[in-house]
Amino acid sequence: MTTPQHLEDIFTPDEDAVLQLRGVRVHRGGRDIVADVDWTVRAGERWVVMGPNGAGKSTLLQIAAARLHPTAGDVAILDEVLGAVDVFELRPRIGLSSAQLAAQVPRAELVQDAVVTAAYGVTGTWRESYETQDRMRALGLVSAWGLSRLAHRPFGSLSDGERKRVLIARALMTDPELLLLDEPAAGLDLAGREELVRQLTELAEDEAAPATVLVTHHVEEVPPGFTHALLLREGGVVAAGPVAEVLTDEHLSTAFGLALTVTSTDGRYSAVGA
Ligand SMILES: Nc1ncnc2c1ncn2[C@@H]1O[C@H](COP(=O)(O)OP(=O)(O)OP(=O)(O)O)[C@@H](O)[C@H]1O
Repeated sequence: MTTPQHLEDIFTPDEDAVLQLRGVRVHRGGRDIVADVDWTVRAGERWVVMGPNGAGKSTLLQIAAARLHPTAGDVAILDEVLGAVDVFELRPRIGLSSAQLAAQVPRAELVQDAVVTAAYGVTGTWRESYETQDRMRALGLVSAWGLSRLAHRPFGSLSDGERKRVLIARALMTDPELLLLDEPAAGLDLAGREELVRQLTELAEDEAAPATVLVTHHVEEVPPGFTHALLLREGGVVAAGPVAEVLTDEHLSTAFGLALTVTSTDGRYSAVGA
């Protein structure tokens, strides 16, 4: 029996895939800013996405967050195929932290409210009434991310590092099945970065934590316990797979267009010009 054409065309993701992209292309400003990307994130995996400025990392994350539809190709997120799902039902299942989102949080919003509003998929409290259970979960996350003493401070009064932690707590508010963190360590000082790497390492080691994708520019920010890496350059994939196989001199040099020497000690990476 032959399968009707319209059924053959339906994208069926792998059974254990949390996120799957097949032949994904994004065309903007007369060029492909993401070009023919195949990528699968499976349950339990922790991925870092790296590449130089303009490589397409944030664009890819926007697709993974069901906030951008590609020009071509197939995308499955949490068993739902983009284009055949109500994204407003899908988005609460995905935790997202990004600079774009930070810019949407009102400066006067209290830290505990900036976290709890994720339960309604909004960035500022208005007339919603939050259940005690939501309030308790928000306070638990605020505490887990070392923010208890800041719970009643306006979001706009926080340091960069504190804001980044609020956004991660917020991203976890809906108990997401997929967690996407776009450059959470950008702009942090050395102590702030190390504290964040420590907390992300704990998250990576927590078996109950969702599949996670972390976008970063620096190998120094890769938390031990992250299992896989995707390297991008000019919208295309340079390498993808287990961290130790991807974060090599050869692949990083190709991705960044510069001869680099990579070292790793106790799961922490560093890279310098060769
Ligand atoms: N609407 C658009 N029109 C034209 N070009 C765009 C548009 N949106 C993004 N781009 C370009 O696509 C490329 C990829 O952007 P993207 O933000 O995904 O890169 P990135 O890897 O996250 O970069 P960075 O590390 O600097 O944050 C960039 O060159 C950007 O200028």
